[in-house]
Amino acid sequence: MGEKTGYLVLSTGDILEGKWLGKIHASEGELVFNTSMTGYQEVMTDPSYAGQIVGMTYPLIGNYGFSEIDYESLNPALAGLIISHPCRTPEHYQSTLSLEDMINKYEIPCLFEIDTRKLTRIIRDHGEVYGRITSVMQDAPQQLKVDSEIVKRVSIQTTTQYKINSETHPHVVIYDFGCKHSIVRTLAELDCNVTVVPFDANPEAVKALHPDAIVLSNGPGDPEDLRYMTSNIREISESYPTLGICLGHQLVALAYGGKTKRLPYGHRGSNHPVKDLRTGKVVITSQNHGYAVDLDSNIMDDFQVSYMNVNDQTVEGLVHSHKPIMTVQFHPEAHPGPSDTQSIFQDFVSQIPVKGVKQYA
Ligand SMILES: NC(=O)CC[C@H](N)C(=O)O
Repeated sequence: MGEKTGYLVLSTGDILEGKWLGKIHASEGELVFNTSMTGYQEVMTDPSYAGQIVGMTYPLIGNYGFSEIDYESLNPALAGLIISHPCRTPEHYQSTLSLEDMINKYEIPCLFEIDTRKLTRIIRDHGEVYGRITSVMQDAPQQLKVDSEIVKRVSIQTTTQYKINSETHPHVVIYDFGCKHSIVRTLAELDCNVTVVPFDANPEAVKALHPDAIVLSNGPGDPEDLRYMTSNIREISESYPTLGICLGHQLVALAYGGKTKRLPYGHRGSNHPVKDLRTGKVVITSQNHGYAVDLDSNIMDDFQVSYMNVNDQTVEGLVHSHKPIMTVQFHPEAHPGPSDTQSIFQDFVSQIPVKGVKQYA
């Protein structure tokens, strides 16, 4: 179709040639790959991918278009998208944009006709890879580490209320480290009042909102870069029932004296098997993370491991031994699925003591 040639220049020295989809926007970021066969809209709008160039291993992207209801945020924060074949003629009754419309609307740097198998092998072999999307083959990436301030870029600026039900419904305050909208939607569907606060909201400000429970959201970057937040997280999680999701899970571990480690090449996809160690049941989960809680760490005095990854035995969930704190590394809100673990939200909400109904001791 006469598209211009573009290059993905990698910190490994590899250069992959492709074509620009939509307008030309040079960009840099950490390279990651996602193995989901569906869910490209959710991936492209999940704030946890902020600053990352995402390679999709599934070869056809865009075939069911983009809908108004599947956004995970309204400001896609990923640094770029790398695909094999773009579908130009999406077919779905809810589709309002094609992939190219989406790329142009949100100015997402995107190359197609890239050898995504080769890219995936490079990431698997090297682990930490940075890259530049550019029209100039000689343009090497300058950014060679994860942005330590990335959460600040995606977190909400001011406290926002998403739903007001009657006072007998639980009020859940979400700390927004880069929260997927499906977390808000899932809690609202469970009839919760939901308030979202900035990632650095102090415990006094949160307590003044009179929450019944806290959710610590997913988000981008290295959890160690948010160590300065961990005293807030400790205080707030000791005061209210708390659910930590992905980055939120990692931050709870840090807040209670644990450590996190970088995974060899991350878990990003929607078919990751996880074992519930309490029941022995294996569930299939949606995942997007590059770090994990280190099992050797000393949080084990306070927490038990609730879920374990079946592929690499990494920690996938924690539960406090006597406080109502539970955390998961995977995404129970799923979107695009699978929904095997959505009951985690139901279980969390059903045990929240609501003001004037039950007392939390
Ligand atoms: N989805 C997330 O919350 C990701 C958490 C963290 N940024 C990681 O990559 O491990």
